[in-house]
Amino acid sequence: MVKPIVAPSILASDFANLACGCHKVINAGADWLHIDVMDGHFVPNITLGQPIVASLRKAVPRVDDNSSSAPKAFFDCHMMVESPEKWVTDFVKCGADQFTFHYEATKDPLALVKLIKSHNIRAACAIKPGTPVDVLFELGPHLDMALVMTVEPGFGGQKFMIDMMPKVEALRNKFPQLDIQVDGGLGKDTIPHAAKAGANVIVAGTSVFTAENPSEVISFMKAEVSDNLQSRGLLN
Ligand SMILES: O=C(CO)[C@@H](O)[C@H](O)COP(=O)(O)O
Ligand SMILES: [Fe+2]
Repeated sequence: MVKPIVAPSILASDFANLACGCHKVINAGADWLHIDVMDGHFVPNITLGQPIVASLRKAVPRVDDNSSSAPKAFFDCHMMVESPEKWVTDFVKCGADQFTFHYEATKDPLALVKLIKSHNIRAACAIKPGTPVDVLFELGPHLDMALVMTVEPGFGGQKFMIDMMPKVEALRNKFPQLDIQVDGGLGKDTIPHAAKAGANVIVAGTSVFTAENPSEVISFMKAEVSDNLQSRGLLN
């Protein structure tokens, strides 16, 4: 069953205090941590790789790890890289719970989904703003999540593209039970559009990590998503 999920993007955190910042947003109600991996080729920016994810995994255990009392979270890895298939094994090893590749970066999306799932983690596919949504229609039944980018991938802190909402709406109508993520420029002012279109997984970097009261921002966004899912009869 789909449910509201807020995934703060660690790109907006203070990397010198990464674990601390992550604990703070998890304690404020974040369900997932969104980890933006950029290779300087697929997008014009470089961010972080396996060593940082592996270190963060030690500070933020898996949700089902009962051996630790540290704040736990699901690691949602958004792979803005060329040849994403090359990185699946490494990211599984360093602690990814979900591997989101870009449709534009691979020749065989279905084979990549199967490869990801063979490692017992979730598989998701992202589309850039210029990519039509129908490329996901055949792949949809094989996916755990679809990501509709609401900014051009590459940088945090950009303006939300409201004109991406028809893509979200089309996916929600076609796949009522699919996790549908939006990423880029999400905050209290833009969440109503994303929620109305049917998104249920909300990536929010700047708006959560720079908030005075992250818990208020997270609960506001979850409530908007919840109301919409309820009005569609998708939430009990
Ligand atoms: O993938 C990306 C950008 O490429 C995003 O995850 C951003 O990092 C989200 O940041 P905000 O727009 O929420 O600040
Ligand atoms: Fe992202």
